[in-house]
Amino acid sequence: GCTDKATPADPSAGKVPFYGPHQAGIATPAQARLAFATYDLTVDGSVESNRAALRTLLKTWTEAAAAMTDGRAVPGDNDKLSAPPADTGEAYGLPPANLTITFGVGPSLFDGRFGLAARRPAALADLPHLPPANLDPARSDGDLVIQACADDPLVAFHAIRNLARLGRGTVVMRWSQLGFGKATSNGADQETPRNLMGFKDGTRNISGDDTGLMDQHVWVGGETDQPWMRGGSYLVARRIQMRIEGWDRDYLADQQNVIGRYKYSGAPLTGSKEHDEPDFNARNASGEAAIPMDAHIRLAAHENNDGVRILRRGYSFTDGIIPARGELDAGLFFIAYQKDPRTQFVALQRKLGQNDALNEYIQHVGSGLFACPAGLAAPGRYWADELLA
Ligand SMILES: C=CC1=C(C)c2cc3[nH]c(cc4nc(cc5[nH]c(cc1n2)c(C)c5CCC(=O)O)C(CCC(=O)O)=C4C)c(C)c3C=C
Ligand SMILES: [Fe+2]
Repeated sequence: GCTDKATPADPSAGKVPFYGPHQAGIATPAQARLAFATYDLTVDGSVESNRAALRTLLKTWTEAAAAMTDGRAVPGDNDKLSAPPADTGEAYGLPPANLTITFGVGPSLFDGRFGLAARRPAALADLPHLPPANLDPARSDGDLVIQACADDPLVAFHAIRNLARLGRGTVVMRWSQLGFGKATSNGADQETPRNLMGFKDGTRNISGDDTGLMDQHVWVGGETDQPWMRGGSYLVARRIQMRIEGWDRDYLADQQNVIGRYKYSGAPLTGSKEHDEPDFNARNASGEAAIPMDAHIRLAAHENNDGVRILRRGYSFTDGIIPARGELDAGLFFIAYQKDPRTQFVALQRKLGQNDALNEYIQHVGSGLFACPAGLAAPGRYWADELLA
């Protein structure tokens, strides 16, 4: 019989359009799961042949990404008995689960191999050393990046795996990261999720549907020295391990002072509700700053950074244990989008690296910077076609 209650929409049935002015997966409300991978080109011919191979690869990748985000199989021979199927098959029959596949290029693509040096944006400068980081080259950098997000982990993984497979002979996967439990909300409609420290994360993030803030802080505009980046954005990824065991032994009051917010409500230490504005001038009864001077939110807030803001879109991760310490290898796979990483992520992280109370409990162990071009208007256009034109 009928029920009088509306059935909530199945999130896995959702589809996010692949074509549009901006790439999907940036302003898109964060899906539940992440599969992130970087790839290195293996071609070693002449500049012309390398460039042709890259162009062919990106044409194939774009067609595959358009199909997968639409819930279709990777195009090609899927029924021929005498050939391996074009699609690996594990997502066959599954709905697209809001899959987005976001593409970018790393600074290393602009070395001599493809003749692209003159097309490198100034904003795509290698990230400087930002102490106290301890970066593992095996979890850093890459010529190309794919951020696949979906509400089903199999659908997200299927995307990065199939792109690697399609590129065999031209690219190899350099490193990858799976993420779960979206650690940072970026949509006004979303309930703020919690990171592995148990705190709500994303309360004062830029909301993807706030077009004013997106244009001001996230989408590259006419200021760029490279027209192919207009409408795009720069992705910074940091694999940040949490010293979970130490954190879990820390008193609640100290945990709250480290962040500058109450753990359960998410309210700032100067308020009572999650979305109350923090008051960085307020003092407590003993005359000390109510939000401590080294609290994470004080150091990161735009009010204290000349208005600088970023769009955060990170995920929690856990990858077994760190053998040397027997502790969990878990934390935040931090992803941020911005107009210019030099004045946004780098400026913020320099300051956090010096004073953030959180530093006692975290360590940056992987890193990547990528230029994600604008969205593709319609079929027939390919990733980085303007860059390679
Ligand atoms: C360089 C940028 C940032 C890094 C790296 C970073 C790491 C990091 N953050 C948390 C937890 C929280 N961060 C929160 C707010 C917040 N963080 C940044 C930037 C970086 N964080 C900004 C710009 C802000 C917003 C500050 C503000 O305007 O108030 C919060 C509070 C809730 C929120 O607003 O999102 C938490 C909690 C962890 C655990 C972490 C590294 C592992
Ligand atoms: Fe933060």
